Amino acid sequence: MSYVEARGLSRIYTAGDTKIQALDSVDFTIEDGQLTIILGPSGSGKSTTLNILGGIDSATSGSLTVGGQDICQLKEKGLTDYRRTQVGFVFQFYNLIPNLTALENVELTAGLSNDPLAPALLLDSVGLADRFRNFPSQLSGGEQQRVSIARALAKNPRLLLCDEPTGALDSETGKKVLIVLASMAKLNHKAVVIVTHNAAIAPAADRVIHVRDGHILKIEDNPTPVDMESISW
Ligand SMILES: Nc1ncnc2c1ncn2[C@@H]1O[C@H](COP(=O)(O)OP(=O)(O)OP(=O)(O)O)[C@@H](O)[C@H]1O
Repeated sequence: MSYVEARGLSRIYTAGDTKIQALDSVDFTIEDGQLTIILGPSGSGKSTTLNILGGIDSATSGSLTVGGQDICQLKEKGLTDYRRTQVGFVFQFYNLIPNLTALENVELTAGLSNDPLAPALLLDSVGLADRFRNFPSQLSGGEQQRVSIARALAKNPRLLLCDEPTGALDSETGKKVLIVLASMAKLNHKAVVIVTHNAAIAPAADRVIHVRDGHILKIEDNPTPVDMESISW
């Protein structure tokens, strides 16, 4: 069984008399220890998929099992526990707390878990061993994003969900962030999911889910992903 299994997943938004079918009965799976990219143009349903995976939005119909548990059946408390213990989020604009240092930002999340990863080791593993005591304003965009990855991983989630994590970064800086994310899948055996409209990074993923207008166009498995170093955009 795959770590994540979505079956017939749909999301309809209602705005007045208008119904918007953001996701139309999609089926996909996501594996532990892999980098999965959900790729599609603006409005294709990428963020909707990520938000449902993260338990911050609910499907209108269908099922979504994560680690064997159907999260579509969870009530509010179950969803809160799910978000707190099983999911880490990385956003386009880092969302670090400005008056806490890099280390304190990561420690804050570690404090939410019964089984946290060591904040200092995580900052070390994203290449920021010498920046523990810096505040976000003293770090570059790429460095802040690496702090936000360490922060997302501190509570030791199995699923790491990243919404356009390189959207605010130049190609070289973005690449460093992607290298960290790909290594977290492999070394820490996380299921890392990136949603993006940037097709250039797709060859470095283990699986690419192509979405458009709420549908899945195709799912590609890539047994030999290219080295992230060789990619540019
Ligand atoms: N809360 C909402 N209410 C109404 N419509 C919504 C809502 N959220 C998303 N939609 C619509 O659902 C569709 C899919 O949106 P979604 O944000 O998932 O796309 P996306 O692929 O992430 O786009 P982008 O790359 O621009 O972020 C769009 O037509 C969008 O306008």
